Amino acid sequence: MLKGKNVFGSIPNRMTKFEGEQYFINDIVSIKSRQKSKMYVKEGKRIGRGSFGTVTQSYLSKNNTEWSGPYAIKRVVKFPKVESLELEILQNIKHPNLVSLEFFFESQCATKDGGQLCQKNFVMEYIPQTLSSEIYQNFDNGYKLPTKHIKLYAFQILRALLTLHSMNICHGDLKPSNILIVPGTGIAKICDFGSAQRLEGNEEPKTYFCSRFYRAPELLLNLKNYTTQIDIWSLGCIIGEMIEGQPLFKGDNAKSQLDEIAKLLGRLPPEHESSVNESQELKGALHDCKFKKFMRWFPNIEFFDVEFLLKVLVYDSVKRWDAKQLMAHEFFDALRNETYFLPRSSSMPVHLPDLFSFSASEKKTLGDYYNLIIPSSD
Ligand SMILES: Nc1ncnc2c1ncn2[C@@H]1O[C@H](COP(=O)(O)OP(=O)(O)OP(=O)(O)O)[C@@H](O)[C@H]1O
Repeated sequence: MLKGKNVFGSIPNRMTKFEGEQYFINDIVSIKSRQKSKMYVKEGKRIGRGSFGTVTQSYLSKNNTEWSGPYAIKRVVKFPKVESLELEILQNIKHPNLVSLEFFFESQCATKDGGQLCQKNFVMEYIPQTLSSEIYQNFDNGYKLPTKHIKLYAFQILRALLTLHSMNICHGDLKPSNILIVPGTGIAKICDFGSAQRLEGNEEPKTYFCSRFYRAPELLLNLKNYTTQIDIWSLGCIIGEMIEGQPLFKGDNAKSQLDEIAKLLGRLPPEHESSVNESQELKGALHDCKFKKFMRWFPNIEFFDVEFLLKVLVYDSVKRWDAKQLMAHEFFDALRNETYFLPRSSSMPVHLPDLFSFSASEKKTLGDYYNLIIPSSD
């Protein structure tokens, strides 16, 4: 087992003390070289404290004089005999829209009752902004998030989901604070795979996870046969939040969360929907009715944008569009047809990030959708 030791000898109690700590790690694994080495770690300010761990801005050094970083170190408790999907994802999936892991180490800390706790430490690239701060800094200053930014971030989240979902992995906790934004570039990366699940095999699906405002109806109803489409619902809520500057559905508990959703989507179960299959006319009328409701709810967005949201915020997870279908939607034509965007608090337009240079495995997953998603060459 790898052991984290304080430079001054004793093992720090990291459950209570974080700020400004420096210590030495005997075995830190570089993800790039897969080699172990010795390093000093200097932990600075705490940038996140979630339900499962803490994240601190940190620096690394081989010699205690030259420091590299900043990095973000996420520390979580390591449970014996539990395989970490979070580590597996961070170690093995390299993707432009997933936060990248640079190093990994294990450490121990003393508990209050004199015992020892084993911890996993993920040393990730540090990205100073989140989609949450991006949304609220705009709205707090009286600005809306520009439509192009909304599309830019939504497309990249979908691109990351395309890869995770092709492996039958759901992220399970998509929300604005788990989307990191590289300042000045428009690049968005998903972080926090602590709630991720591989939805296959005989594993019992988790029943309580995902922050309430972003929980899909099937999770609020405690259904166990949910799919990776729960992340698409969360994305719909995130897009709504980017448009409105506040969470789209704000319930206090599962029931009131469903009530909030019903204000936009109508009551669940939609008894009329079963009869809709028999009548195209009725189906059309229902669509018009929903369309009008969405138009009233989001008065400042365009026709195609409403059409897009109607494909995402769907009760029935089978009818909810998947990542590749959504990436091909007209909603993203603005990204296919344009080259520049204006980052927040900048007066100079910059190139949009490279959104369409798909890897071989992404192309394979996209299949026929590939040609619909990439910008046309004429
Ligand atoms: N690489 C990073 N760079 C900068 N900030 C980060 C990074 N990774 C995580 N954070 C910030 O720290 C917060 C907490 O991290 P993370 O979500 O992984 O921990 P968690 O314990 O699962 O939190 P939660 O319960 O809130 O989901 C994130 O929401 C994000 O704002």
